[in-house]
Amino acid sequence: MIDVQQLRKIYRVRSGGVLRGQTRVMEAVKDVSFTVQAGEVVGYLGPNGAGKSTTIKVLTGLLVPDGGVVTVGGLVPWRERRRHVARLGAVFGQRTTLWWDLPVRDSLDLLRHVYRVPAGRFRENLARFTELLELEPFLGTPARSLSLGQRMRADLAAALLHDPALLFLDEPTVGLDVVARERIRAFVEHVNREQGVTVLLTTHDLMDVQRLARRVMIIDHGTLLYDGALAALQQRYGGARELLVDFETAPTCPDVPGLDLVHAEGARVRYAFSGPAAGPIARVTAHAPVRDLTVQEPDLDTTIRRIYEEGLLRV
Ligand SMILES: Nc1ncnc2c1ncn2[C@@H]1O[C@H](COP(=O)(O)OP(=O)(O)OP(=O)(O)O)[C@@H](O)[C@H]1O
Repeated sequence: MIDVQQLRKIYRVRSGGVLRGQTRVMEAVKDVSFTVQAGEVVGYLGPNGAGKSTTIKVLTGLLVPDGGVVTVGGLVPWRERRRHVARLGAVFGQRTTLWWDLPVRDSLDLLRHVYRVPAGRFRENLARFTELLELEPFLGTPARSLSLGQRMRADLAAALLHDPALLFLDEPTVGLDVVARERIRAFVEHVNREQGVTVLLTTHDLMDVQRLARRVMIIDHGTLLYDGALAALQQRYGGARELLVDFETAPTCPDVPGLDLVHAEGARVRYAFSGPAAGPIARVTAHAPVRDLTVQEPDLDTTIRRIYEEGLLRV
């Protein structure tokens, strides 16, 4: 579906101040290669300024790269832009594709004409999205009066009305409350599973990634640092799993053979371990009477932050 080989994009930036008039070359994407198969959901992660948007702009045909070979569904995005955009949908959390002053229903109808969606197909899709995204209460409301969550739902419908095979999502849940976020995630999961829509998801919200993507790509300073399974990333770069134990009474000796003691305070003790939890749990419960026990997984935020800060993948 997506094939990117040695993508390179530079920006020429005019300097101000003393260096006024001179141009500086900013290499936003250096030598990025990846492929995405049809039906995949891939999380594209990286800190601010890493090169994510630049990559997406090349993939959508908005920018022409300075090097490399890029095809999406067999088309070169910036050369065959018209055919290309007819096959893709894009949602940018920070801005809307809806007409600001038009009721949502009219915006969607205009997009039907732009994308030449047959009337029957449009009706079917609109009915389906209205139900899945609960659009009904605000179909008559202009985009400018929508809440952020409503606007995102309307934008998702707008992006998918023409049955694109590929969906670019850029920060689709930014600024939304937990319920709204969950609704968006469930919808994306649905269109991927039921319609096989391929999704490239750019986000700083790792819950989006955990929920939707099995594969992640991490970019920093224009270079791809990681491309692989999310689970493997966790296993390789995440911290240890932990066992949080509340003993009936504070143990005289909290050390348990085979477990790393992380912290002990009164009856509550935290141990680190790796591998399956069954063995460590058996050892802890044999050590002293236990009132409560939870296994805590290393969280993805910490793993990714360590990768950004320490550049773990570069070594
Ligand atoms: N139009 C432009 N002109 C000059 N430099 C740019 C331009 N657009 C982006 N850049 C620079 O290119 C680099 C990559 O930017 P890009 O927007 O691709 O990052 P990003 O990973 O999407 O970041 P964010 O998470 O903040 O959106 C940054 O250093 C940015 O300042």
